[in-house]
Amino acid sequence: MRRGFLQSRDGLYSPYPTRNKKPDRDDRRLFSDSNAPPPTHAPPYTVKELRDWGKKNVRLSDDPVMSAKVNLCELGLNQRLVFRNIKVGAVEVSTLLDCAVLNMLPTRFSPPPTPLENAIEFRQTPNKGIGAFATQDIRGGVLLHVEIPATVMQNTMILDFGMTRAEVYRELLRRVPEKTLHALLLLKNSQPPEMYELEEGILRSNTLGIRMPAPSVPAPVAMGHNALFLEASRFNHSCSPNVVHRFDPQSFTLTVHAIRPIARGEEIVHSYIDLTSTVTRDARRALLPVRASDERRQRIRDTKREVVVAPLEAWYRGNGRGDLQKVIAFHLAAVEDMRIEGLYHHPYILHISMLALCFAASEDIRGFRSWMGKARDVALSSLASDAALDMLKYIVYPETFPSWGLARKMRNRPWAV
Ligand SMILES: C[S@@+](CC[C@H](N)C(=O)[O-])C[C@H]1O[C@@H](n2cnc3c(N)ncnc32)[C@H](O)[C@@H]1O
Repeated sequence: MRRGFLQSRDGLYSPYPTRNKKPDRDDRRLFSDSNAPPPTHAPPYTVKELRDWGKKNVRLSDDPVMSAKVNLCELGLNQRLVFRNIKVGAVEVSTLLDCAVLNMLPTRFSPPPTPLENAIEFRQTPNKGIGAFATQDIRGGVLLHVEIPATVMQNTMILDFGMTRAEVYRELLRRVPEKTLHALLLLKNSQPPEMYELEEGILRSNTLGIRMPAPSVPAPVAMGHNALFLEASRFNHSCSPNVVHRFDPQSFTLTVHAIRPIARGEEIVHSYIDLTSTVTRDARRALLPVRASDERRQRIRDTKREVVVAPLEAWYRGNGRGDLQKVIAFHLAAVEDMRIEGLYHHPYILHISMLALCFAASEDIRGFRSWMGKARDVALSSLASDAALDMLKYIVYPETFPSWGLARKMRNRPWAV
C-alpha cells in the first residue's frame, strides 16, 4: 500500500526534521519518492537515457551536459516539493520549495535595506515592451530597488506526482494573493500560446534566477530557483547592464544596485544571464553582434597596467611634445569599450584616472571635473571614502590637483624646444 505524505513506517513523518515547523494546513506536498519508477541501474546515466526519462518526468536544463551531471537518485527521487505560502512582513509569497530548502530559510526574516526613493519609473519602450527608467541621476553603487518576490519555485522538478507541469504552475499562481495575481497576469507573455498555458507562459517569460540556500547536490543547477516579481520582472535585458540584482534569503528580498553612474532618463537594464560566468560566444550569440563584442572583450582582457599608463608616460618622457589629445582618445576608446560591454572592473578606474590627469595637465576644467567626478563615483561605490574626499576637493579646486597645468609648465621649461 502506498504510504501517505505524513506517514512513515514508524508513525508520523515530519518533512521538517531540524526544526519544529509544522506544515501549514494548506500546504500541498509533491513527494516523489513513493511512486516514481526507480532507475533500473545506477548513475551515471547516458545523456540519451536522461533525456528520454526527462521528457516525461523532469524539467531540467535543456543543456545535455548539465543534464548528464545530474544524479537523479540523489536529487530527483528524493525530491519533496511543498507548495507553501511564506509570510515576509506583510507580504505573502507563494512558493514551491523542497523541504530541505524550507528548513534552511531563517525562521524570522531580517528587515530589507532601504533603496533610493523614487529612483525608477516604468514606461513603454519603442521595441522591448515596458521597461524601467531612471527618474534622476544615480551614482554607481547606489541601491535603487528592493523587492519581495511574488512567487519562488525550484527550477527542477520531477513530474510524476500526478500533476502536469501546467497544473503545477497554475497552482503556484493560484496561491498568490488575488490583487497581486491580477497584476502578475498582466506581465509580458513572450511564449507561444499554442505551447504553454498563460501561467506557464508568464512564469517562463519573467522569472529571474535567484540564489537560495540549498543542500549540496551533485548538480547545483538542479537546486536552482526562479522568482517572479511584479516590478523587477519588467527590467529588460542587456549584455552591458547598468545594474545587478542579488537575492538575499535573510530578508527574502531582491536588491538591485547600480554598477555605474546612470543618467536621468536612461533605461535600467540588467543581465538575464550571469555575465561574469557566461562570457562564451554561444551565450551571447543571440544578444550581441558577437564579433565586435568579442574584440572589445579581448581588448579589455589584454589591458595590463603598463599598457594603460604607457601613452601618458611616453608623453611625459617626451617633455610634453607628443599629442595629449591622442592620449585622451586612447583612454576614451577604452572606456567606451567597457561601457558597451558593461565590464567595469580594474582597468576602468585606471583609465578614468588617466583621463582626469590628461585634462588636468591641459587645464581643461570641464573635462577634469567630469572625469574626476567619475573616479569619485567609483571610489564611493568601493567605500574608498578618504580618496573620495580628496577627489571632491580637487573637483572644487582643480588647480590644487598635483599635475594641474603640467602641459604649460613643461612647455615653459627653459630646455623645451
Ligand atoms: C522579463 S520581460 C521584461 C519586461 C518586458 N519588456 C515587459 O514589457 O514586461 C522579458 C521580455 O522583455 C522583452 N525584452 C527584454 N529585454 C529585451 C531586449 N534587450 N531586446 C528586446 N526585447 C527585450 C522580451 O520580449 C522578453 O521576453
